[in-house]
Amino acid sequence: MTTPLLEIHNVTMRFGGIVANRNVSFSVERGAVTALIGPNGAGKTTMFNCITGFYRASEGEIVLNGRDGPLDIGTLITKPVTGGSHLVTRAGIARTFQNIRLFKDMSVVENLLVAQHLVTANNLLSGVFRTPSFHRAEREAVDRAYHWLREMNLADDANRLAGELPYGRQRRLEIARAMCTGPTLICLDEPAAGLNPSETRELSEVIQRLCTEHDQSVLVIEHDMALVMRISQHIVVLDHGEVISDGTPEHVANDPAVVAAYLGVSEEEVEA
Ligand SMILES: Nc1ncnc2c1ncn2[C@@H]1O[C@H](COP(=O)(O)OP(=O)(O)OP(=O)(O)O)[C@@H](O)[C@H]1O
Repeated sequence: MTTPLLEIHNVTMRFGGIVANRNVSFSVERGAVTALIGPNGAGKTTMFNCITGFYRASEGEIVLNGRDGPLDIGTLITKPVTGGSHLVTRAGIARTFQNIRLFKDMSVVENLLVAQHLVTANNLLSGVFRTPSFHRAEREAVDRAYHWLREMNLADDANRLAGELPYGRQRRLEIARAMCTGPTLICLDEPAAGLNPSETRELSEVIQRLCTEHDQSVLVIEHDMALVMRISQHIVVLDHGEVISDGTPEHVANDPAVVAAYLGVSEEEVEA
């Protein structure tokens, strides 16, 4: 059996007296879509913020078994002087946000070029002297940008301002931007929020293609259950900060604990 890409071991996250995540453990497999679901306030975004290095978990461990071997996320973000969430991006975890965060006054393709500067190896001197390696890196960045624009059905929008795109396209642009950094794991925070049914259908097709055609590992938080059931191979359910179910979509959909959590009743009432 291969090691999971991401392992979350007994993670607890406290904000003062509030426990947003309690003893959470689950894994994210390679080349598959894992969904993190649960009612409002269940602790999904907090978990995402711990995984992507925005928060340091109060207890427990998050290990990325990526291209550089096992890496502890908590250790990366608290490294003296150089530590921070940018190291998590460099280690291979990219994310999108619940509220779209694009550079709205830049063109679509410029948004993708800016994102790549974080992960390209060029320094100030190679830029000033326009060395061959600088030109090569620039060419590769443009090629990569157009590649992901085509994959996200956005090629015709390359020179439009990002802020002028319809909402569904902005969502796909955010995914393209994250993919341009060459992530090992892409984390999508409520990608279907605010989309109409046809935009949601197109989104679900592009997420599925990330796995089937690019062997990309995806972790997604989403409230749209039809979308979650269609695109996921693995679902983890949180309620009141704790994992209450973990398995295939079929297992989770038939789990009385999950039905009870969504209906706001006890498990016994569901089974009765
Ligand atoms: N920065 C914070 N400070 C204090 N409490 C917080 C903070 N962030 C989250 N919480 C609390 O932690 C709990 C879990 O919140 P979280 O946003 O992770 O849930 P969620 O499952 O993502 O909810 P939603 O589906 O509504 O986005 C909530 O009770 C919330 O009020």
